[in-house]
Amino acid sequence: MNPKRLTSLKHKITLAFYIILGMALLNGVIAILLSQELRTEIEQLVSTEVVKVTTALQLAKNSERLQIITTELNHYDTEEQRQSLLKELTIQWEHLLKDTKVLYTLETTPNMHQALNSTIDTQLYFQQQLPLLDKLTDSALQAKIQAQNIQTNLTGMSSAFSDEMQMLLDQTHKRYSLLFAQKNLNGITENLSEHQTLSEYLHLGEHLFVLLDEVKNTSSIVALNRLQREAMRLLIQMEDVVPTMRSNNTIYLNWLSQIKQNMVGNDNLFELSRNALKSTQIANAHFSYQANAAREIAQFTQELVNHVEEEIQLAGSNLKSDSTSFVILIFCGGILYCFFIWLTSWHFIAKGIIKPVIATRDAMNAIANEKLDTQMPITDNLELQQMVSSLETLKTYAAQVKAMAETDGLTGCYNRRYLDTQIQKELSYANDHNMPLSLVMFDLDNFKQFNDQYGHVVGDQCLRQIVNAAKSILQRPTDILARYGGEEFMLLLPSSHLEDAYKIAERLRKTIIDLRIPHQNSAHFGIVTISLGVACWQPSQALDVNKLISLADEALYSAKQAGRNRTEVLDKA
Ligand SMILES: Nc1nc2c(ncn2[C@@H]2O[C@H](COP(=O)(O)OP(=O)(O)OP(=O)(O)O)[C@@H](O)[C@H]2O)c(=O)[nH]1
Repeated sequence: MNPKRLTSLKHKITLAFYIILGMALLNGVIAILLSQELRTEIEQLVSTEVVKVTTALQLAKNSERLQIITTELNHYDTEEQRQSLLKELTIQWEHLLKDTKVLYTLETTPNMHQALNSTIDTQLYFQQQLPLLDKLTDSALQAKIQAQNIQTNLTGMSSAFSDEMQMLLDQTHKRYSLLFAQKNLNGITENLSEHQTLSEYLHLGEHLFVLLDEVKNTSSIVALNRLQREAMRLLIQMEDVVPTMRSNNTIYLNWLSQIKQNMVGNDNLFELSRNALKSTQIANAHFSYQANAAREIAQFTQELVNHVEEEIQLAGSNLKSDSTSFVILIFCGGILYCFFIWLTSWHFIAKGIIKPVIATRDAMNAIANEKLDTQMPITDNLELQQMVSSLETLKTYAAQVKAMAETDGLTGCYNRRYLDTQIQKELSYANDHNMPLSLVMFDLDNFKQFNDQYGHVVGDQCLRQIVNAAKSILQRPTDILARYGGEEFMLLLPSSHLEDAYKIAERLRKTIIDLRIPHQNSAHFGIVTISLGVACWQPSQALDVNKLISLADEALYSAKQAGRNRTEVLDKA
């Protein structure tokens, strides 16, 4: 009996299917998890590092733009330009601050955090300065515009002054001609003196206007102060000239008064120009600081970009090694999966199904070929075990049928059919192996009388006793005892020479005598006896079964003729 617990084939195949499916799913899940991790790494690289680079580049671009704006803010002429530039400057600082804060959130290293924090502080400081710069540039522009107005006014005054002084000079010329005609020497002398004074006044005035005109081109306080001192000196000289004038000097005083108004007092040309210059210089200094700061931010940003590029390269190489590990892992997973499929197939299908099926088939073939001693396969498959059980039953039936087909029903020895088959086989075997084959045919003596006297039932019993006795003397498993017909029997003795067969026949005859089965009509001691005929086939002889049997039969006949209870030999094949 199979000691193993029986399992259904369907159950086994289902289990194998689930194991393979489970392995496939496990492999798939591992592959998905790994690819997910790779994807996360790539996304992180893209979302963090790439955003970092683009933000840093944007920051650098805005810093450069800020530097340009600060440079442009050194030179503006209208309020509109000023406001537009300042507005753009404010926007750029906002952009810088926003991008820097974005970088701060993306950056993870403490050093970078510290640097970005410091940059943010700087940007906040410069943002706070923007209202001050607005005021400074506003006052500078206002002062500049006022100074320009005064300059314009002075330009007009300059030409009017020159024209009027020229006209007065022309008058002295005309007067000179008249006095010369009158030969008024005193008049001529006075007129000449007045002409000279007027020329000096005109010359000083024109020089003064030139100096005042130079103010607009002056870009330093020192030069402006120098111009103011020079202009004041000229004004004083002009004032000194006026009292020496003989004619009505109201005109000259009036001119002096007009010029003086623009040179001294509140909001004079120099003061306004100085204010404009001061405010502009202070504002420009601030703009210069801002430009430097923007330059530093751009430089820092470039360093950041380099740093991020290094990080991207590192992340890229990490990604590459991770993806290589991923491929190796998937490959190993695949190998493991194949191994498990092989193991499952081998365990469940080859070992658990195919092997027992083949063993069962072999057992069936063996039974079909009448090898009824074949061992039945042992299996733990329910269905196969059921087949094996059925086969076992069939084997028993086959054995019974075979026995019935080969055995004599009365005596239990082999029958004529089996004997015929075996003689043929043994003769071929003997021929193939160059060995002799002997036959002993024996027959009960006067058995008819025995039956007649004791009845058939006793006759049958006698036959069984004879067979048992014959069986007992056969020593080799290859020796065969068969009932040849009626009360005739045959011993088939493979590999036995004639002498040996004769000995066996004699031994049998004596054994039967020793049985001492009563037989009143027997001519030999009143007991049952047998007569035997021995024949032997030698390898040199023809392969003729019938002839061999005939020889044995002839020998038996001789034994009968010779008086029974004896063994006769005929070895002429
Ligand atoms: N009881 C019984 N008798 C059988 C059986 N088979 C054959 N016989 C008998 O065996 C006898 C054989 O008789 P015979 O052929 O004349 O031979 P015999 O009387 O033995 O004489 P010999 O052989 O010349 O000694 C017959 O009477 C058969 O009926 C059997 O199975 N049982």
